[in-house]
Amino acid sequence: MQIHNLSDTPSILNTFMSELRDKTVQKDSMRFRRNIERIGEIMGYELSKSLQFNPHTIATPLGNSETVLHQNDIVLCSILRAGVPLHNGLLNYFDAAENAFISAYRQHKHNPESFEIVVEYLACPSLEGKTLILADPMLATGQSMVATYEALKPFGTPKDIHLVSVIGAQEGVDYVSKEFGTDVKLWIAAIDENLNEKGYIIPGLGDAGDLAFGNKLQH
Ligand SMILES: O=P(O)(O)OC[C@H]1O[C@H](OP(=O)(O)OP(=O)(O)O)[C@H](O)[C@@H]1O
Ligand SMILES: O=c1cc[nH]c(=O)[nH]1
Ligand SMILES: [Mg+2]
Repeated sequence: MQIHNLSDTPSILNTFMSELRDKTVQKDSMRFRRNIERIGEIMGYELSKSLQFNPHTIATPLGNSETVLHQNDIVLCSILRAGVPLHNGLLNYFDAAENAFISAYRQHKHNPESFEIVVEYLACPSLEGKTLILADPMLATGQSMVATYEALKPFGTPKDIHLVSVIGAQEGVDYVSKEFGTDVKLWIAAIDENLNEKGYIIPGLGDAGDLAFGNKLQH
């Protein structure tokens, strides 16, 4: 897997990341969602540089302008719930993309420290020969990303795959690196050192789904 960690180069992204992590700023859930969306826009721009481009001629009112435009048929798939604002950010730039949604949540059956990933809802177009962008802001253990990819396999073989995340734990990044092929690209805004015993990224930002959409009752 090829890892593109956007925090390697300081940029305006650091401002959005600081606000996402800041427990005071987080109280404004609209700003939280919008910052994830803005990061989705930045990720879309960055990953667009690795798409395939063909020459095009555009007729202006005064002549012809030569350019190159990307040729990829993009399917944007995000993992509910926290993936929704990241999805929106990517869709703001890839406005012709097809869309897939999947629910993958942590089910705590016996105690708060052990969970399994449950996939219940999946709506997806054909992925055959297309560019799949799989988006989830949090890459903690990496299990949701891998379970999602397994669930998508019956929909066809994508030509190329991009994983988009906001914060990952090193352990989760290592896990997805092992599970996905060497051609797969990961676009991420930060890789933190640790996971705690409940599978939360430390320092991370807390629970992205709850911060974006409010607390939920555990199953
Ligand atoms: O890498 P993993 O260990 O699988 O964890 C990451 C998952 O946890 C979060 O979802 P969560 O289960 O909190 O659902 P939510 O978005 O509905 O809050 C997050 O959005 C990922 O989907
Ligand atoms: O730190 C984490 C881990 C998983 N999901 C989150 O929302 N945050
Ligand atoms: Mg959550």
